[in-house]
Amino acid sequence: MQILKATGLKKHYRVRGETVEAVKNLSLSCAAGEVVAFLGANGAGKTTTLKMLTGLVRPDAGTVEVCGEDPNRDPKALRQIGAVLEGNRNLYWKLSVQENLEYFGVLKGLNHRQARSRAAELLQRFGLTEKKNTLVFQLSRGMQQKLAIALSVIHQPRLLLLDEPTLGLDVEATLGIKSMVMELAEQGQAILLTTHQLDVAQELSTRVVIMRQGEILTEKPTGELIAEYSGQSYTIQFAGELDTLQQHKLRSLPVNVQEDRLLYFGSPAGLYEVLDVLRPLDIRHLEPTIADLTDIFLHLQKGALHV
Ligand SMILES: Nc1ncnc2c1ncn2[C@@H]1O[C@H](COP(=O)(O)OP(=O)(O)OP(=O)(O)O)[C@@H](O)[C@H]1O
Repeated sequence: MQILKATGLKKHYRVRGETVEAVKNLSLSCAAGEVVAFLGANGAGKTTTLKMLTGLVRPDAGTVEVCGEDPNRDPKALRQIGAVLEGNRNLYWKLSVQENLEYFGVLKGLNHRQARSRAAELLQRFGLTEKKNTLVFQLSRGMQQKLAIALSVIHQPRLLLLDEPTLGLDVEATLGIKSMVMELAEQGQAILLTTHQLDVAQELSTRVVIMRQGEILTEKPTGELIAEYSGQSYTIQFAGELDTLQQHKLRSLPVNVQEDRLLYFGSPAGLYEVLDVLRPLDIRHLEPTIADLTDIFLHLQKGALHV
C-alpha cells in the first residue's frame, strides 16, 4: 500500500539576488513496509525535499500526499507522519524517558491511558525499559536517538522520516538503531531515510533513491542496483603511484581510484583501456568484485559529472 506519493516537487531559494534551484522536479513514493534510502551528496536537495514532505517548506510546484492527504494543505495529514529530522532536538532533556514518551503521546492526541500503554509497549519493544526513569540528558547519544525514534512513532504514524539516524553513533548504538528501523519496517511502517553512511543505507533499505542537483539520478530496489553492478565490476590492484597524466585519463573512465587499487565498472572489454592507462605500473591482482552501495554511488556521481 502506497503511503507517500510526492509528484513533480519544485523549490527554489533566492540567495543574494541569485536563484538556487534546490529541487527541480522530484517524484517520490514510499509504501508500507518499505525502507527507502534517500541519498545524495551535500546540497543535493534532500533536506529541502523532507521539509516539503512535512509541510515545513511550501513547494513552488508539485503535490505531496501522505495516505491521500496533502500536509501542505491539510495539517491533519501531519498526524500520519513521524519525523526525526534534526538530531535530538525534540526531546525534553530534564524529563525521564517514560515521561517524554507519555508527554509526546498526549501531545500527539492520545489520552493519558493510551499514552501510558503505548509508552510501555515502546519501552519494551526497543529495549528502553531499564532506562525508563533516567533523565534524557543522562542517556548516551545512542539511547537518546532510540528514544527520539520511539517518540516519533508514539502516535502510530504511517510514514516515518529519518534524517541521518546513525550519525555520530558508535558501532553498538548504530546496531541498535538499525534493528529498530528494521523492526518498524517489518511491522508495516513506511520509512524514508537519509544518510551519508552508505553501508547503513545498503543494509536497511529495500529501495534506493539517489538525488543529484535537485533531481533524481537513480531509483531502484537496492538488491537490483547492487546485482546490476556486481556482474560488471572489477578490482585492479597495482604497485606504485599514478602520475598526473594517468590520474587525468582515469577521471574520464568508469573507475573509482582508492590508493593502490581501483574499482572498474563496465564490460570486460573496457578493462583493457584501463590497464593501458595503468601501464607501466605493475598489476598485482585483478578480480571480479561484488560492488557495494558506496562504489555504485561514487560511480553514478562520477558518471553524471561527465554527461
Ligand atoms: N533556506 C535556504 N535558503 C537558501 N538556500 C538554501 C536553503 N536551504 C537549502 N538551500 C540550498 O538548496 C540546495 C539544497 O540544499 P539541501 O539542504 O536541501 O541539500 P541536502 O541534500 O539536504 O544537503 P546535506 O546533505 O548537506 O544536508 C543547496 O544549494 C542549499 O545551499
